[in-house]
Amino acid sequence: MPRPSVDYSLYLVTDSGLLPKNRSLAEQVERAIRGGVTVVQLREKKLSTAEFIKRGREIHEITRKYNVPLIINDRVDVALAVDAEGLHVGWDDCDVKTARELLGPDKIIGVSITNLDELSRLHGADCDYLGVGPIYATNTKPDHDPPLGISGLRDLLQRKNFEGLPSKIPIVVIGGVNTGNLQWIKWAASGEERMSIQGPAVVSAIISSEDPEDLCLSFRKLLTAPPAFAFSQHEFKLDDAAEVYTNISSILKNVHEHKSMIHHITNDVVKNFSANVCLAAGGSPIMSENIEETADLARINGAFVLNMGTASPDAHPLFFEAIRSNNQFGNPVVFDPVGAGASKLRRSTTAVILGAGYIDVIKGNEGEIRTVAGETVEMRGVDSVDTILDDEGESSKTKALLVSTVAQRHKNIVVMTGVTDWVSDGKSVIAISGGHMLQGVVTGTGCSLGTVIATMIANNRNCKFLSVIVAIIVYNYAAMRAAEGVEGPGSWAVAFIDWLFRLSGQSGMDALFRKPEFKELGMSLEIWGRDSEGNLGESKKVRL
Ligand SMILES: Nc1ncnc2c1ncn2[C@@H]1O[C@H](COP(=O)(O)OP(=O)(O)OP(=O)(O)O)[C@@H](O)[C@H]1O
Ligand SMILES: Cc1ncsc1CCO
Repeated sequence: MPRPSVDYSLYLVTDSGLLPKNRSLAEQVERAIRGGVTVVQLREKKLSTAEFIKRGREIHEITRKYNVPLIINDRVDVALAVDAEGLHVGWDDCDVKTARELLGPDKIIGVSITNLDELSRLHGADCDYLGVGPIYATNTKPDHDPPLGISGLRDLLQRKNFEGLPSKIPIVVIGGVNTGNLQWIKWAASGEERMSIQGPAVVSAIISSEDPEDLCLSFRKLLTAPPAFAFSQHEFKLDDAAEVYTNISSILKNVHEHKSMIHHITNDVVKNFSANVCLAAGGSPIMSENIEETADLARINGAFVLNMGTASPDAHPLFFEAIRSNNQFGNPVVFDPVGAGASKLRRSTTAVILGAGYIDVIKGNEGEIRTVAGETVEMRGVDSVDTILDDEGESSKTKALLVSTVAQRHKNIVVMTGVTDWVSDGKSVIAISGGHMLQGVVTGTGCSLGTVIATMIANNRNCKFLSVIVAIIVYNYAAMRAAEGVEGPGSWAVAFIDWLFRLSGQSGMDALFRKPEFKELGMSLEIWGRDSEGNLGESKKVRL
């Protein structure tokens, strides 16, 4: 019998410990298959060999009825005894070569891949599919490897070592995949032609479901539905000042009309300032750290700000739940890795958050963004340590490459603040001048830029990149006007909120931008494109 051709689009991995009360594994598997599961992997870590074989035969009877392949986890002997269609191995299990010799040429063999090193070691192996993960953190395997997140998944998919494997080898993604993040994962991994993600491998969501049939139908719909809002759907031009003004007006108009709720989980220092900034910018803030209400808030939320400025490790479950539910409802997530390079705890919290779900915007100062990029940066607390000195010549190119590389790895938008603010969607990089040195001596001006970005993006979901650019221009403009005639940082902070309020009224901004005072501030945008080889082209300057 030739090796069967397999539809890997909805792959169920069992875990009998997670079944709902009074439900047998056999019943749960059958219901899931009726909902659209296309492959079943039987994973039993606690059963004796005899019990495993007995259960394997029982489940095989069901899968056969529906013509769905049964894959046995880890145990070649059980796969042979049950005459299952295949075997799935990890790196502590039987190696692929031995498994192939024992099982023969007709059986399916799948392998777990958790990092780049394992992928290299697989060169030339006779296997049929790869289970890549964990994508996100999960409780199913408490001892699991660190989550890959979107950046780790993209690193793997871009790796040329796939050349040592059958071309277009199917991939299933595993670990924390649910109906809330599946489309994000598929979208984030798209564009890597060397292989194809065929679908999710799901454990807890399906196995613990009261209604697995209905849940699997939802998974199936998501697999074929168009992707959730990505940031690149909306084409826009910033070729001259007039185009920039038009874009600012259209973004602000939506903000003004909707007054979206912006859920903040933010630090104790800036809560009040950020809430006032949010109101002044046209949003409706709610500062809440109650895990019990994150899902309810996500239902009505416009965008979500996650700022780890004073976070303790106890807050990790809250972060997971908040990211998960905001991903589920498609609310943009803005992450501020405050002080990311200052301590071991902050470095690990950054990794935890980036491995918890899809993040639309990462916003930080230079020290924070370089930490996210994987550099070891000794930060002085929450303040940036700027070593890429100025914003001219080679150092401006270095900054442009830094933000665009981080954005490419996470397939999102990255903002790096400083005297000049840098923003990239991985393809273009824009350096935005403006702002005032007083911002450097008022705490929370970076944090509340995250708030304004979230406010602008909340109701402009099909043009996220443009919304972020507009947020920074408006923010910097308000900061400069607020500095006119003030005594120092204290009165600047008050004047700043006044100016933000004045500008965010759509007609106010529109009128103000066309006035000579605006031109006199000398704000500008410098724009680079990045080609497919990753090179930056010549930049173009637009004076506002
Ligand atoms: N010297 C400066 N000139 C112009 N703008 C500045 C200057 N310093 C900071 N800014 C502006 O201040 C805002 C915050 O940037 P900064 O890099 O200080 O953030 P941060 O370190 O994260 O702040 P915080 O942690 O206090 O919230 C940005 O909009 C940035 O453009
Ligand atoms: C000062 C400070 N410390 C933790 S968070 C924060 C606010 C600015 O990031």
